[in-house]
Amino acid sequence: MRAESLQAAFNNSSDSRQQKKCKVQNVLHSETEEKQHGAEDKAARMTSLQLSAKEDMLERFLDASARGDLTQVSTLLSHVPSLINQTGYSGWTGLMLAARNGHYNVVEALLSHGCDKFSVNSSSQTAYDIAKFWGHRHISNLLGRTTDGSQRVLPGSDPHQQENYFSRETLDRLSAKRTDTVWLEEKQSDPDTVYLLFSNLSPMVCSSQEDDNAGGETKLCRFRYEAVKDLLPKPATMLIFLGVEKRKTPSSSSQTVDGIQEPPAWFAINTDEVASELLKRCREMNCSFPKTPNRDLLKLNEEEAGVVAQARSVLAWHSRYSFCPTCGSSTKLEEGGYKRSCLNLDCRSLKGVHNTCYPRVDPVVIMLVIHPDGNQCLLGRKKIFPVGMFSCLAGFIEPGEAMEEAVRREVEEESGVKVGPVQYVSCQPWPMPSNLMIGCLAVAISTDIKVDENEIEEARWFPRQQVIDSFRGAHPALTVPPRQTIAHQLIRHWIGMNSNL
Ligand SMILES: NC(=O)C1=CN([C@@H]2O[C@H](COP(=O)(O)OP(=O)(O)OC[C@H]3O[C@@H](n4cnc5c(N)ncnc54)[C@H](OP(=O)(O)O)[C@@H]3O)[C@@H](O)[C@H]2O)C=CC1
Ligand SMILES: [Mg+2]
Ligand SMILES: [Mg+2]
Ligand SMILES: [Mg+2]
Ligand SMILES: [Zn+2]
Repeated sequence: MRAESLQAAFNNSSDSRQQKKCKVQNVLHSETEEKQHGAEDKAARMTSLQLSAKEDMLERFLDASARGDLTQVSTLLSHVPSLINQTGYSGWTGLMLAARNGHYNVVEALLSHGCDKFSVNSSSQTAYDIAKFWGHRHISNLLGRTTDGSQRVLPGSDPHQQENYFSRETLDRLSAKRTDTVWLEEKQSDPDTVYLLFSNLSPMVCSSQEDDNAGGETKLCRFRYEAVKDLLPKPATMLIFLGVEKRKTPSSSSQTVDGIQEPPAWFAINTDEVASELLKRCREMNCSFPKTPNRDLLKLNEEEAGVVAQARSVLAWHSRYSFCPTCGSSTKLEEGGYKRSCLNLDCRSLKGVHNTCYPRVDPVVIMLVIHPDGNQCLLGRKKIFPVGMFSCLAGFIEPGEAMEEAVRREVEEESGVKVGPVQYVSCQPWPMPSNLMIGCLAVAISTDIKVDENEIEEARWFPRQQVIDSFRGAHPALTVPPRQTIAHQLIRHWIGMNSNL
């Protein structure tokens, strides 16, 4: 019974569960055909689960949350408080299930017990996303409330701004330490320090599956000082201080400052040693230096992707700026790898404000252009895209250009469509090599398409339903870019499908 009502939180359409229909109807609100799509297979898997006593308790808690049974939720929590953030099928917490089914009082109670409202399910949705999608505004308002008063200071701000792949900051960059050469040197030889090895700007990773086309996750290979110390003095080695871990990890050998353990520091090394030799340093199986970063770096988890975005962009800058861009002299690495200073003491780059000494970031606007009727969006494809894939238009911001103007110019250049209002949504560091993708929604004020064939092979208006179908894999003629791209997230943002994707 309980498993059934839990399944019902995901799905409202199974004929095979007719006898449970009454309960299902109690749990769920009436829904559109569209929202009912495909979860019977999940249900089948669920009923085959063998629940241990512990799992049974969790099951009862999730079930009560999904049904809105506040009394049972409270009783179970008073016996086993740790249930509050535990997850069931597909990473759903009690809070998510209560939010899904519109049970305001349960959501309120879970929050008052200190529930983590920012945890995400396996589709990266928070309880807030789920409540918003299913139209429970009173619940999304409750979940969206901030306690730090930021909404009072910034009225209208979205407390749940989209976090894009490559943008998670796992490390504290500790930029003030970059000039502390004594501290940096101590950290280099600290046994807790973590080193990442890059060859040709690709990090060494180990993959969980032999066939790396099978979509398995890859992990960064982490090294200790002893394993890489021979590389450090070599002239071709590039060493970048990335920061220290944000969360302290207890270790016996960490150095201490006033008795407080310092968290491990992280460095990135790029070396010109032969890649096959470097791979021998790792004891893990299936290690490699990915050859196609655009594809392979998207297999890292969010934490590691954030570190790679930082490391790769800085390393790419060093590899492209060996000499001073102002006078052509040699340069030296400073500030933990965050500065290159010209060795020519007369060089202009050493006087006044100069941006040639610091790693560069190239801002790119990327925009989903919406048809004036609000129900179609403009997507384009480049020749190099896989067959059937369409994406948002994008382009580099030019010097002296505002973000909104860059959106209007690039859209008109590439598609011939004129754009009026532009709204910023979220951004994404894109370390190929060092772009900052600035994601916007834009409203078209003209609709005729004339593509710039140098950049775009085809651009088209796609109806909202067709885009929704393609997210579900139900539209063979259109595929959107993978979820790790901000292009994907912008399209998803527009169709409002924060749930059930
Ligand atoms: N994360 C995501 O979702 C997406 C990321 N992107 C990234 O955005 C970037 C830009 O997109 P794209 O449509 O190609 O951009 P544009 O529409 O501006 O077209 C690229 C053109 O810009 C030139 N160019 C290259 N670098 C710069 C620069 N720093 N400033 C000005 N012009 C430059 C290129 O010239 P030349 O031919 O001479 O090199 C090329 O002709 C790409 O690097 C792409 O990887 C794009 C779409 C999705
Ligand atoms: Mg362009
Ligand atoms: Mg472009
Ligand atoms: Mg351009
Ligand atoms: Zn110079």
